[in-house]
Order: sequence, then C-alpha cells, then structure tokens
Amino acid sequence: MKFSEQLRQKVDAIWEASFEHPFVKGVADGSLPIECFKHYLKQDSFYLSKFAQAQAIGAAKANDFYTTSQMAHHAKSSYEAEHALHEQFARDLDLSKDGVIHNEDPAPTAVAYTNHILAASYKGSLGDVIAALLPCYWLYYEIGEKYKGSKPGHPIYQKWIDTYGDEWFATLVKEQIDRLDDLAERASEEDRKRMEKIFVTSSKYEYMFWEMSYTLEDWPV
Ligand SMILES: Cc1ncc(C[n+]2csc(CCO)c2C)c(N)n1
Repeated sequence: MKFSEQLRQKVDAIWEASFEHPFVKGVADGSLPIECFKHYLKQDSFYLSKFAQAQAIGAAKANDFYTTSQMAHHAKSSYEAEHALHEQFARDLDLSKDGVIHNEDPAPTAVAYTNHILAASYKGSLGDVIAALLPCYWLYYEIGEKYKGSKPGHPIYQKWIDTYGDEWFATLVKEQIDRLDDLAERASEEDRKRMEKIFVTSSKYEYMFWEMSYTLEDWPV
C-alpha cells in the first residue's frame, strides 16, 4: 500500500468529522450564517499567507531544480488562485474596499495551525513540508467531490463548492500526493513516522479551523 493510502486510512475518522461539520454542511446547503463565513475568510487570508511561506520553504528544501521551481510556482499560485477567490468574496461581503483582507489579529486556532505548519517546514525536510500541507489540498478536494452538485442557493457558497470540485484542483492534489509517495519511498522508517504525525496533526487542525469559524472563535482576553 502506498504511503499516501496509509495516511488516508489513518485520518479517516478525522476527515469524516470535517465532512459532517456544520460549517461544511452549512456551506453546501446554504444554511451557514454569513458571519461564520466572513470569520472564516478573515482567518483564511492569514492562513494562506503562511501556507505560501511554507511552500516557499519547500522550494528551498527541494534537492532538484524541477521541484524547487514547482514549489515556488505553487507558492505564487496560492497567492493568485486562493487570493483571487477571497478577493471577490471580500468585495461582495464588504470585508474590504480594495479586495485585500488584512488580519492583524488572527484567532487562536489560525495561529496554532500555521505555527504547526511553519515549525514542521522550517525544522524538517521537503517530505515534512508536504506532509504538513497535503491535508489542506486533499481534504478540500474530497469536500469538493463530496458536495459537488449541491445547490446552496447562495452565489458565494456556490463558488466555494465549485472551486474545489473542479478538475484543475484534482491535478494539483495528485501532484502533491505523488510527491509525498516518492519522498516516502526514499525515507527511513523514522522519517515516515514523523511525516505521518505531521499529516495527522494538520488534519486535526483542519477540523478545528471549521470549528473556529463556526463558533467565531476569538482570544478570551
Ligand atoms: C484552512 C484551509 N485549509 C485548506 C485550504 C485550501 N487551500 C489552501 S492553499 C491551497 C492550494 C492552492 O490553492 C488550498 C487548496 C484553505 N483555503 N484553508
């Protein structure tokens, strides 16, 4: 069994909890209060800026020219693709005038999740970087597949669902899965165990990110 298949089995219950989370179901059926989606967008713009930093660290940690260029390219695409999506939402929801969401005080879960990704990335190998980032791609892909065809009756929620159910996204996810399998094949058992732990932790934080958005989580003091 491929390393990625082992990982997918390991996180099955955690990902199922994400699929069933009221935030995700609420986007798909249109019942999510818009305040929760706005909170998500604010936290996510902070998250994406750190996500792109981790991809750039991955570019620097790669041992071949091609992978360096791919990871750097993906860092730029995260900015362009995800930011473009958010920009439209930000204007439609009146979150910003210029389409750029500034979040100088991210919520505890957004801080914790990005700290986890950046710590794994700075400290580890390219395999650790991919293990930290892969649940972000892969989970959203599965959500897109699962809720493809839903009709939330809300243009913003519809666009969100359509984005992750799209074919271009499937290609992007597959590239990262293949990269992780390739790196895992050449890694030691100890390295694979560490990558697994990082992957599981990111999966837990993905769940917590929905919860943070749904409960409008903020600092207690
Ligand atoms: C908390 C959180 N997790 C995952 C994603 C999805 N995502 C972030 S960057 C990226 C790759 C480039 O599009 C993808 C799929 C998100 N937006 N927010």
